Parts: sequence; structure tokens; C-alpha cells
Amino acid sequence: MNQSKEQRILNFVLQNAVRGDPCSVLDTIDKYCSQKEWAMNVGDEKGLILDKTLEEVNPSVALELGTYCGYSAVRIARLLKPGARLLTVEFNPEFAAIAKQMIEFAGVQDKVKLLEGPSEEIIPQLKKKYEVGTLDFVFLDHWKDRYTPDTILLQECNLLKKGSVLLADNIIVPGAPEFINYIRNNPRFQCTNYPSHLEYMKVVDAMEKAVFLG
Ligand SMILES: O=C(CSCCNC(=O)c1cc(-c2ccc(F)cc2)cc(O)c1O)c1ccc(O)c(O)c1
Ligand SMILES: [Mg+2]
Repeated sequence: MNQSKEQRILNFVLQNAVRGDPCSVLDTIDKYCSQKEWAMNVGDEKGLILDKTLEEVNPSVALELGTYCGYSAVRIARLLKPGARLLTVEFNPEFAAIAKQMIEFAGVQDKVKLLEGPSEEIIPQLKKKYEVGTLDFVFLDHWKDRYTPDTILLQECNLLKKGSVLLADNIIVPGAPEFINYIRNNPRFQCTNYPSHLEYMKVVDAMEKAVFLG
């Protein structure tokens, strides 16, 4: 059976990146996806916005919604302080299997817990089943029409505290208009827009940061 694009990306990393070196894994994925096959990783340009936000927040507990091949999980985990951890949620079992191998090859598996299933089922389990108190940082990069309901669910589950930071990918492409309307008109969030480009393309995109005010 012919391989999926995600399997081809993983194989290219296994054959060309340095095991245990997260930066080498990121550079290798970016090289493949800009030169051979486009894929929906946050990428190198928006990845810098993710890096800067993480350096500001320096989270102890981070959540990612939408793991895909594990590019942003590796990107986040490489910047976490000792003892900090990332929980990443992936709905698609094929993507989760690829991401698991990608995370292990990069050597960040001790910092990352990959949770397979729909975010709406996993978020309500975070406190009891995954021993989460509150989340310092949340990266939204899954179905764009889930950004708003999952942000509401995070609040309902008391997973956000004053100062928790949400960072959302793809504000313009594919777009998350109802999320932007919700979060910018919600007095409990302080929002900042970061113009950028769609990964590996000249197409305009943006990220949105939203700080929970408590
Ligand atoms: O992972 C998923 C769903 S698929 C990945 C979402 N991401 C995108 O769709 C996505 C798409 C594009 C893009 C595609 C075609 C274009 F022409 C242009 C842009 C770019 C991105 O950066 C993206 O992130 C998931 C996880 C957990 C759940 O609980 C759940 O329900 C779902
Ligand atoms: Mg994205």
C-alpha cells in the first residue's frame, strides 16, 4: 500500500535528521515541506512567534490541540524548562502514530504526553486523569471550528488561571473568524495579533495571542 505524506515526512526525518536533536528534526521537516511536499506544520516563520511566546510565558504545563506530525510538539518541548511538560491532543490515529515516532526521534518524549482522541473528550479529563491543575500555555492548531468551543470548555473546566496564554494558529488561512469574534469581544481576554504567512507559502496568515485575565 503506498505511503501517506505524513509517513514520507517521518521517513525523511529518520534518514536525514540527527537523533536526539530537536532543532535538526525541525529543520529537516521544514526542508522537506518547503521543497518536496507541503504539509500543515506551523513551520519556521510562525514557529518563531511560537518560540517567542513560549520564552515569554516559560510554562510549567502546556497544552497543544492538534499534534499532526509532532512538529510543534517538538518545537514547544525543546524550549520547556526542566520538569515542565506538554500535553498534546491528536484526533487522527494515523497522525498520532507518526507524531509519537517523531517526538521519540527528537528525544523530547520525557517532556511530552500525546493524548489520542477528540479534544472535547480529553479536555474534561485533564484535571483528574492527567493531573493538571491549571494550564500556563495553550497552542490551538486543530479544527478551526473547535477553537471557540474548546476555549469555552477550558474555562468551564477551570483549566485557565489569570495570566494563562492561548496562542492560535491559522487566524487567516484556513481562518477562524468565529474564534476571533469571540475572543476579541470577550473582556476576560487581552488579545494581540501577529501577522505572518501560511507555512512554506507567500500566502498571508496570522496568529492570535489571548491572555486570560481571570
Ligand atoms: O488535527 C486535528 C484536525 S486536522 C488538523 C487541523 N489543522 C488544519 O486543518 C490546518 C490546515 C491548514 C491549511 C490547509 C489547506 C490549505 F490550503 C491551507 C491551510 C494549515 C494549518 O496550519 C492547519 O493547522 C484535530 C486534533 C484534535 C482534535 O480534537 C480534532 O477534533 C482534530
Ligand atoms: Mg496550523
